[in-house]
Amino acid sequence: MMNVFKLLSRTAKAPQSASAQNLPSAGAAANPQLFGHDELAPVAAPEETKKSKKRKRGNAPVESSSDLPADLDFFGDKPKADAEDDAVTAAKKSRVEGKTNGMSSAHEENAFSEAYNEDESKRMLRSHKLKVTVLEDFAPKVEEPEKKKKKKKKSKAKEEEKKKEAKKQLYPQPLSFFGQLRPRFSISRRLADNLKEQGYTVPTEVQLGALPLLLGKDGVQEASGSGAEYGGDIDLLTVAPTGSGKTIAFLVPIINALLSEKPSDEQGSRAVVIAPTRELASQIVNEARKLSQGTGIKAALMKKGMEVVERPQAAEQQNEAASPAASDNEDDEEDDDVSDSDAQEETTSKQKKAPRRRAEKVKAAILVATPMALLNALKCPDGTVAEFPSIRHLVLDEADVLLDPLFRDQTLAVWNACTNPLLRVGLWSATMGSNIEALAISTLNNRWASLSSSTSDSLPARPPLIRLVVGLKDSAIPNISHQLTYAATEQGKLLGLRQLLHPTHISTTSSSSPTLRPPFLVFTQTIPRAIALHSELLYDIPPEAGGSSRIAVLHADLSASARDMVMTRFRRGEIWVLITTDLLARGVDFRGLNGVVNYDVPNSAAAYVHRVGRTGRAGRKGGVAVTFYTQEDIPYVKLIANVIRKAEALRGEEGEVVVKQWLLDALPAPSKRDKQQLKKYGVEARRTKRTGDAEHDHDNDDKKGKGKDAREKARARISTKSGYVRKVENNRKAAVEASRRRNRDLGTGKQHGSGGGGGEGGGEGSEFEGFD
Ligand SMILES: Nc1ncnc2c1ncn2[C@@H]1O[C@H](COP(=O)(O)OP(=O)(O)OP(=O)(O)O)[C@@H](O)[C@H]1O
Repeated sequence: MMNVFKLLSRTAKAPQSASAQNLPSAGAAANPQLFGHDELAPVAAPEETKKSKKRKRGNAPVESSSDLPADLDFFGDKPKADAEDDAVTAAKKSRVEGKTNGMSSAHEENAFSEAYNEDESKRMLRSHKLKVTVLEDFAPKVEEPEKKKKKKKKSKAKEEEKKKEAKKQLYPQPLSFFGQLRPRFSISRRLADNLKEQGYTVPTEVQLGALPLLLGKDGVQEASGSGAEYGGDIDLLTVAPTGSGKTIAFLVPIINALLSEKPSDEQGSRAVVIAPTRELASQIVNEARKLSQGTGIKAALMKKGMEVVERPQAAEQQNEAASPAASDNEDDEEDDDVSDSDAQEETTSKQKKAPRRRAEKVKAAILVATPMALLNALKCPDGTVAEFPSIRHLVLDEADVLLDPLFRDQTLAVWNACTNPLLRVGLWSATMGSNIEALAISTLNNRWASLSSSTSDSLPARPPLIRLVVGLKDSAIPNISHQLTYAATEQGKLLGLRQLLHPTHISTTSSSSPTLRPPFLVFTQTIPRAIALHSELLYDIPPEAGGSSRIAVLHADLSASARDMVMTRFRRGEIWVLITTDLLARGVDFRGLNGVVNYDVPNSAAAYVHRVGRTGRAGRKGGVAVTFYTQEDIPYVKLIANVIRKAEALRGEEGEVVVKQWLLDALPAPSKRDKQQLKKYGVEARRTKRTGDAEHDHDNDDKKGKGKDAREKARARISTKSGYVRKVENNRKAAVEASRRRNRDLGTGKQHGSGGGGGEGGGEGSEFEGFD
């Protein structure tokens, strides 16, 4: 077995392999940017850019005279400058370091408001791998004269070519520091301060491109084709890597716009962010609260019983819990924590008995919801969907999954309910099929047609749909190590996972593989398999290291409060190994996550990109992504190998290329049908009756149901032993663990809390010596 592992296991190492000092959990992120490090200083100021023009790709960086760490030494290659330049540069440098005291305001202004010329903008955008295209300009076209039209009847191929050419490229002036936001776009001081307080100085690629596009007309002079002609009045479709800071990129412009609008008291929510899972929605609410602190803008998580529009009374009666207590949490500045949800559930159950009162309409300006939760709140008793005209900003986070068949109807229903003619839409994800682009365009067109037919007033000008792509579309991040491990059988996978849990074994058997250190996530294809794997591994962690409390399972069949509890404990570092389904594959940000294990192969290339993207956030290096595959998975492995290959290409010459051409050639190419089946139902051998649990273990009420038959159980089973033997063993281990814990507590005089295990080196960044 070991030889097979060694022979068929492939590791694609990130430039710097994992070490205790270089782990995603080992402290602050270095540079949050993924690209452009070696070509241009990431935040090179205009005059520096000019001087570095002749520098070629891959040239050795110029020696730095600064005592800043290399990642922050953006001005290290500064040639001798005159006194004025020095002052400006010092201002910029001080800003990067967060020191502005004593700096003259004129210098500060200079440092942040200089314009890049067109060439400089293009170079910077290229080096950071940004591409901005006008996908559809809906402005009315000027009719060409009849004669010319006839002449232009050309071959189909030429027309296609013309179409492509017609897609105009834009070169927005990049944002080099967050400090430029105020001088260039006059954003609210408080918003700028909130960004600074959270330690954000250098924008990531997506922020560097999207913020100037969305924040509108620049204070500095813009070159033609910079997008400034649209004045920020655009719909935007963004494809940018996992963990690249898309949340800030869409929240900052929304908060700023909300602050500049004058709402009436009655207006209610003015921005909606839709996300596929409750976990992601609640994370976005927390981000929005941090960014809008002190601005008067509130953000709320959509919960059962909340009212978002005025609906007929009968509709409210249908609502399960129309409780004022549950109606609005806009004053609650705390995290959406467990106690909050528990309290709410308690209120809800009491409320069922008490006569229902009319729930108050949500007043929070930003509402974050899963599509089903919001649609339920918009549904009327006659089955129609109420209009939500107060919404001016709609964001679909993880847009491709929200517009995938599972969520499509709900998402489109919410989108169409937003009838404000000034609605601006943002679609964001790390992966986006061209079908999603087409669907976005047709939805925008249909919506406009229906708005035109329902009003006699002239509608405002239609904004263009712009597409921003960072890096290679649908690619995994290049800053982590990818491992593709052949485990032959289901039992081989269990053995492989146990080896990962016991790092000492790994260092002797396969020294070339970077070690996977907790905390990490383990993904399975279905909920029953996640539960089965959890019960199998429950006692693998010895009591001295925290025992069974260090390992947990999270899936959509758990109650909301149980899910919140697991999330909180994982974020606190109390849980080290979290077994889950694709419920946590998208959007969820665990800053210090060291790795991801695909215990079951993901259902698509996109699912791989998102799962492994839970580690290596904000440019952090040292993350490890291990994917086990068995004989049954061979037809699909090429999908994943291709994604890893792309990530290697993105990385450039650095690091080892392990998915070699011969491996790609040897792997069979899955047919279109194979891919569709895989995406819908997962690998056959591991399917359960509840179709598509893996890709679709999201918050979609349509799929709930808990029937299991014996065959399903057998498919879910993850063990080398029978259920009975395992139960007996587990009982024995639990008793031993409890007794050891009692003895230890007696010895130290400590009382053991019900949560268990916290604090024993489980915090982010603490040393973990392996479960052995
Ligand atoms: N400019 C920045 N500098 C440093 N850290 C940043 C910056 N912008 C965002 N981050 C951090 O990066 C992490 C990832 O951000 P975010 O969750 O928005 O990523 P994302 O692009 O939405 O990823 P996904 O596609 O997985 O949803 C967060 O912890 C965030 O605080």
